Amino acid sequence: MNVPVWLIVPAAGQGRRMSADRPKQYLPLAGETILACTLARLHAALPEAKLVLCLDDDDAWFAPGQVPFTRWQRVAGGAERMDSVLNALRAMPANEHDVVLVHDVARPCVTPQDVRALASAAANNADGALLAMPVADTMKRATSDGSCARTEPREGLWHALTPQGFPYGRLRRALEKAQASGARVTDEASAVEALGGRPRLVSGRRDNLKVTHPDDLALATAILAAQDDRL
Ligand SMILES: Nc1ccn([C@@H]2O[C@H](COP(=O)(O)OP(=O)(O)OP(=O)(O)O)[C@@H](O)[C@H]2O)c(=O)n1
Ligand SMILES: C[C@](O)(CO)[C@H](O)COP(=O)(O)O
Repeated sequence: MNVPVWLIVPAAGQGRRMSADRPKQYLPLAGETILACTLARLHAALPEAKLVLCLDDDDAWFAPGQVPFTRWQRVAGGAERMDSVLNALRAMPANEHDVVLVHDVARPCVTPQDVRALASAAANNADGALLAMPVADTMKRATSDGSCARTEPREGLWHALTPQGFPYGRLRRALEKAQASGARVTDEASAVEALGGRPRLVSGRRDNLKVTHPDDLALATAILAAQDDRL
C-alpha cells in the first residue's frame, strides 16, 4: 500500500453490558488484557501504521506498555463511539487521501489476514470498505410482546464488523455531518452511506466477535486458542 495508513481504536467505552469491575477492555484475556490482545492483532497486520487510541479521560487502567506501535497518540473519548472516533480524526495530522481504519478495542479476535484484506479494499475504494458477514439465520420481526410478527427475508443482509476503512477526508466529513445533525451512527459506514456513499462489503470471519456480554469472554478465549493453532 503506498498511501499512509492510520488506525483509530475507539477504547473509551464503559462496558456497561459486561457489568464488570472495570471497563471491559481491561479484563483479562489469554494472559493479557482485551486491549493488549486487540492491539497485538492490529500490529501483526500493519506494524508501520500510525495508531490513534481513544481513551476516557478518567481511565485509571490504561498502561502505555500495552501499546506495541512505535507511532501512536492518545485522544480523549467522547460521549458515544462516533464522538470518540471524530475526536481522533480531528486530532490526527492526516491528509485527505490517507487510509484510516477504525477497529473496536472490543474485537480482539480479528485476524491479521482480515485486517490486511480490509486495508487493501479501503485503499482501492473512494467510499471505503468494511468487514462484514452475511446473515446465516432465519430472521424474525418481533411484536412488542415478544412473539413473531413475521419472518424477514435475509437475502442481502450482512452483519457489520470492524475494521472499517475510508479515505481520511471522506470519513471526517461524513462523521462531522452526522454529529452536526444529531444523528447517532453506530458505525463509520452508516455515516458515509448517509452522504450517498456505498462502502464495499468485504467478507470477514465469523469469529471476529465483539466482546459485549459476560458470556463472550469464554467464547473469545476459545476463539483465540483455536486461531493460535492456525495463524
Ligand atoms: N463513548 C464511547 C463508547 C464506546 N467506545 C468504543 O466503541 C467500541 C464499541 O462499543 P461497545 O462494544 O458498545 O462498548 P462499550 O460502550 O464499552 O459497551 P457498553 O455499550 O456495553 O457500555 C468499543 O471498543 C468501545 O470502547 C468509545 O470509544 N467511546
Ligand atoms: C461498529 C460495530 O462494531 C459494528 O458492528 C458496532 O456497531 C459497535 O457496537 P455498538 O454495540 O453498536 O456500540
